[in-house]
Amino acid sequence: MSEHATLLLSNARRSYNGRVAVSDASLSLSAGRITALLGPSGSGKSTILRMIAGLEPLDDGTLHAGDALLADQHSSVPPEHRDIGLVFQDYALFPHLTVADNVAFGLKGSKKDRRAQALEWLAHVKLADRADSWPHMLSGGEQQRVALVRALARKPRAILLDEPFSGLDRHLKSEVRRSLIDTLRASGTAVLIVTHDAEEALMMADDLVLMDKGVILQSGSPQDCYQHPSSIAAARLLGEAEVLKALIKDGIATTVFGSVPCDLADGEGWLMTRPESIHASPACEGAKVTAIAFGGTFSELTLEKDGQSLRLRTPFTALKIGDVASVRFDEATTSVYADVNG
Ligand SMILES: Nc1ncnc2c1ncn2[C@@H]1O[C@H](COP(=O)(O)OP(=O)(O)OP(=O)(O)O)[C@@H](O)[C@H]1O
Repeated sequence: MSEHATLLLSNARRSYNGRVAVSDASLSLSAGRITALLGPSGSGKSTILRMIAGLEPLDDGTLHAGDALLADQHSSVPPEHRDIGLVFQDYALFPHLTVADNVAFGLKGSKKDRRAQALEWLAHVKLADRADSWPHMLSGGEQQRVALVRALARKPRAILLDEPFSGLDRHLKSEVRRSLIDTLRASGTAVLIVTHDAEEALMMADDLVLMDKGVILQSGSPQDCYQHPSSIAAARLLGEAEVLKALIKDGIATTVFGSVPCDLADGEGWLMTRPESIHASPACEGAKVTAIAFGGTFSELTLEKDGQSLRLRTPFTALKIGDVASVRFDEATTSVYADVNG
């Protein structure tokens, strides 16, 4: 946990009608850093965001902004006094106000000052020329940018974004994402982005928080979480995982396809690797290539041996269906676990 956290959520719990939605969750947000909270639908992401925003009470745990207590099970600072900006999935611009008035809404100063500030913020996201348009005249991506600068213009201590790109098509998504991330970074505020899209989380985050079934599974840098997931469940949240039964002896985990070093005690275990971390080359004995699918930038090969199968992805392969191949795992991106559910 960062000592310099702008916001610190500690051991938070929230239940609905006796069902736990979030259990013992801790996370910190720091100024100038983007934290992505990644988890499947129903894992409790929005509940955490709502607790931080003040839209949901804490049944247990605490939320601090620096030394100030914002919420615990007995007290709660109202959302409007938390100095936290919120951007929801549906942008929620005021339909009866122009783009500039949406951004100027709630800012301090004379009418002229507020308009000048709004225009400056709109220029950051290349929308100054749309200042006098109505929200319905903008595309989804443009509305998203207005919603973001409307929240940023108040200079909040933190900004929370719930699935900010979910309403955008694929092409628009990467463009809007890039400009939004640039704007967020330039603002220097603490940012929490909730998403169920692993690629999005990996690409945007300075700090990644992985969540499933109401529990935070792992927090760390995107690289660390991807390369060294704390469990097979954490690994699966971040992308495709190949999981093989292994026998561990003297620091080596051996599967039917190959082995890697590990630091677990002798016994049964599970090897987890990524399809792109598996390499196959022609050999006299080994696994048989049973299928090859063309995926554009890669080919996906299915290998079988002793009744077990393995999928790998490679940009190029000389192997054909029916060939025999030896298999090697990238050790840096392969992990071994004692428990498949751990
Ligand atoms: N107001 C509520 N009343 C009852 N149950 C709720 C309420 N809000 C959330 N839940 C339940 O709490 C759990 C976590 O929900 P939450 O919305 O936090 O998940 P999520 O990860 O944000 O999901 P999604 O990605 O689908 O938005 C779910 O089982 C959900 O049904």
